[in-house]
Parts: sequence; C-alpha cells; structure tokens
Amino acid sequence: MEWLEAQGVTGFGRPTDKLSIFEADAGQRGVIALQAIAEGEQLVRLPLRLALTDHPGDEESNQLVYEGAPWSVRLAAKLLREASKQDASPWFPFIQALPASVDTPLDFEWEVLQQVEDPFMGQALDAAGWLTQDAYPRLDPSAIGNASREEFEWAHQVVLSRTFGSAGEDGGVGVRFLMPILDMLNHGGDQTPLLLSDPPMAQDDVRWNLVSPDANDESTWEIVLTANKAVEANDEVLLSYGERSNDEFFGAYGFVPPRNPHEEMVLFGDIIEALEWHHHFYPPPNAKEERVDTAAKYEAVLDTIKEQEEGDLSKVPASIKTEAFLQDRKRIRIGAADNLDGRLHAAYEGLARIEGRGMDHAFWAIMLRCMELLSERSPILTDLTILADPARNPEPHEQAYWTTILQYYTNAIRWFDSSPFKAEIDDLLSRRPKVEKPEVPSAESLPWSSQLSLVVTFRTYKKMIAWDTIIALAAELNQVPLAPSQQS
Ligand SMILES: C[S@@+](CC[C@H](N)C(=O)[O-])C[C@H]1O[C@@H](n2cnc3c(N)ncnc32)[C@H](O)[C@@H]1O
Repeated sequence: MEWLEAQGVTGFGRPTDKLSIFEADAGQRGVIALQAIAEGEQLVRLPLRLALTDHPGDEESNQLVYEGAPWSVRLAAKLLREASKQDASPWFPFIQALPASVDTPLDFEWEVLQQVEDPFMGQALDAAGWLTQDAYPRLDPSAIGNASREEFEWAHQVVLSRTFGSAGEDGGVGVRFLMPILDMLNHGGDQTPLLLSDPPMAQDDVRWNLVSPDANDESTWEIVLTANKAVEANDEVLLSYGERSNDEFFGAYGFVPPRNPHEEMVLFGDIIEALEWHHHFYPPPNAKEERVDTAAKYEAVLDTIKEQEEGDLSKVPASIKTEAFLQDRKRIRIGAADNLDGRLHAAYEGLARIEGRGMDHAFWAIMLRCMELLSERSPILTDLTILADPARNPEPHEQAYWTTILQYYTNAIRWFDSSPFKAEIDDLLSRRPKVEKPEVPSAESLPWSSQLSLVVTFRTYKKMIAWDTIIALAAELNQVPLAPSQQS
C-alpha cells in the first residue's frame, strides 16, 4: 500500500478510501467497498506509468524476444525480466502481489479435461498449451530473466488472466498492460435470470478509462476507475472483462460466469465444413443430377458467402486481424436468444433456393446439426442432475438454479420428443456414418472436484445453447403449437 501511495495512486487502500482488497477462503482476492459509493463517483486514479506494457513498438521486447512472438509471450517475458531484477525493479512490489499459481484448464488433470466434450474448446486448450511449449525454447534466457520453464508457464498464465488493453487508433487493441489494483477486480458481466436467452442484467459496478489531460505528456496519463452504479458498503466491486463467450473465461481465466448471454457453441469449423455436412445429409433431391452440376451449385453458394465475409472483414481494424483471430472468425456458431450465424443461414437458404427445397429448410438443417452435436455428448439431463445434486453443489443459490433448469429442460425435451420433428431427425441421424470413439468415463464416476465442477458447468451451458436453438427453431417452423412453458 505504501508503494501505491508513493507511486501517486489515489483512492485505494488507505483507511479513508472507499475501496480495498479482500481475500476469500480459497486465496482468491477481489475488491470490496468499505463505504457506500454513489453512481458516477470517481474512485481510484492509477498513473499509467505503473502499467507493465507491451506494444509492437516496444524496442526492448523487439530486440530480445523472437520475431512473431504473440503479445502474451512478449508481455510474459517482460514480466519475468522485471521479476528477475528483484527490488531493483520499480514493479517488484506489484510482482510480489501476483498470485503464486493461476488455476486454469491448462493445468487440469487429463481425465477432467476429457469431460469438456466440446472439440473446439479442446482444440483451443491444446493450442494454448502448445503456444507455451513452443515459446519457451525459442526465448533467449536474457529475454525472460533466466526463468525456468515453470516460471515462464506461470508468467504466461498470469498475463492471459490479468491483462487489459487500451483502445487502438484503428478501433482495435492499442497497448496491452498489467496494472496493479485494476487486476484485483473480479469479473461481473451480463447475466440472465434463468435461460441464456432471457433479458440480461449487467453485474459490473465499475468501469475504467484512460484519461490523458495532456496528450503529448504521457507522464500525466492515468487510469481512472469510476462507479457505474451505486454500491453498498461491504459489497464486492466487479468489473466487466467484456462480452465474451464462456470459452474465453474458461480457457484463459479458469472460471465460467453464471448465465452468460454471450455464450456460444461452435457448429462447424468453417463454412466449407458446413457445406460438406449439408451435402452428406441432404444429397441433391434430383438423383440423376451430374456431380459437376452439384459441385457448381455449392461453389456458387460458397462464392457468395466468401464475398460477404471479405466485405465484413474489410471493416475490421488491422490490429485485430491476427492469424488466431482470422482462424476463429471462420468458425460457425450459434449463440443465445436464437442467434444464428448469418453465413450458415444464408448458405443453407441459398442451397434450398437452388435445389427447390422449402424455405424452412435452413432451420431444419441447423436444428439437425444441433441434435447431432448433442447426440455426441453426454445427455444434458445427466449433467443438470449432477449440478443440482446438493452433495456436489452445496451452495444453495446454485443448487436452486440448477434444479429449476433441470426441470425446464426435462419439460423441453419431453415436449420435443413428442413433436413432429423427433422422428424425422432420428431418421436423418441414423444415416450418419458410424465413427469409433474412445471410451471416456462418465463424469459421475469421477471423484468430484472444483475442476470437474467447472468442466461440467462449462459443457452444460453449451448443451443449453444447442437445446435453446432447437426449441427456438422448432417454434419458428411453427409445426407445433407452443414452445414449452418455462414453468414446471
Ligand atoms: C484479473 S484477476 C482478478 C483477481 C484475482 N481474483 C486474484 O486473486 O488475484 C482474474 C482471475 O480472478 C478470478 N476471477 C475473476 N472473476 C471471477 C468470477 N466472476 N468468478 C470466479 N473467478 C473469477 C479468476 O481466477 C481469474 O483468472
């Protein structure tokens, strides 16, 4: 605290200030209001020079770190260089306050990670693990203060779970930085009351802004923390880490926010995979059609989508268009609240038009894909039963939530099973080629742990998204009288 005061930080940690750090049982820390706070109150001022930064123009990093290293590797290397200087580093008190370990899925047990069930999350975790493995031997010891592999892994996880980014001039990310105090705030984002498609409420209490009274004099720049709403004394103060899907919160930060309306599920790796899948399940209605004619139809649809993609991409700031971003953007997702990827809908509608199928075909096809993905995972009702089990989930609010949700999806699935869609979908799914898969033990048979609880929660939200899409599309197709009631 003395260090913060000496650095010119105001509004934090002294007995008269309104905010302070608290530590929970498991060693997790957060920020608490010591007194009532009014909406709009400016709470903390942090001089920008306190930030440990990385940006493409950082000469020291450009010299020491290998070319093409991702920002997270560069910032982790910088953190380790400062750590190695011990108390000769101006950031030493900050570095000492960083968590000794960061519990993210990168360190989870193998049996637990096998329960994730989402192949795209699995790939993302493999890629994140590989990035650390690949980076360490490529870094000269002088770039990382002679850190060991374990120390580098720690620094990389610290960076992934605690970095903030300023807005860049082109609308992308400008400078990425680690900032004392700001990094003690836990996430409170948008949250829905029950289903992911329900209207959300924002849970964050504060926001940060970069203020630059004199644009030419960086020594005057500050990060200012301001209250978004009134906060009562003794309440935890939360900051939104942004509108992200659970993949990012789970993969980089090691938690799953409750009822996140920005949750998504990947249906296909890219639009080509989506078209190949379509061709398998919905071969051309005219059996005599030549292969070349079919190929031409698919190519016409693909060209239209690619043109649209290129148009959309041209509006994206250059600083955002990293290789990882472009790869991720190819993925075809569904979100909460009937949120379909426009490319998928346009592609399937385009094919329906060319092939003379009904215009509701796209909805049928997407519903089928959701069912297929669900059929490859453990049943949602089993997961919900686990999460609603008081022996596994003793927290009363959570248990009550999962019990209500279990009831809702029990009704929803009963409703779907008696709908006209069920037989047709089952028939289509029975035509899938059989794929041999390795046997994975059920989650129920594994010892219950906080890691397993997190993984089961993560995969359950994915299944909720898929079921919500099926229900919304079925209602849209209007062949059934009513969507299931939310009441039990
Ligand atoms: C920026 S730090 C926040 C401070 C951190 N709690 C600490 O003890 O140093 C981000 C980490 O805090 C935890 N965290 C933040 N928000 C959370 C939330 N809403 N639920 C659970 N854990 C959260 C996660 O471990 C995450 O990796």
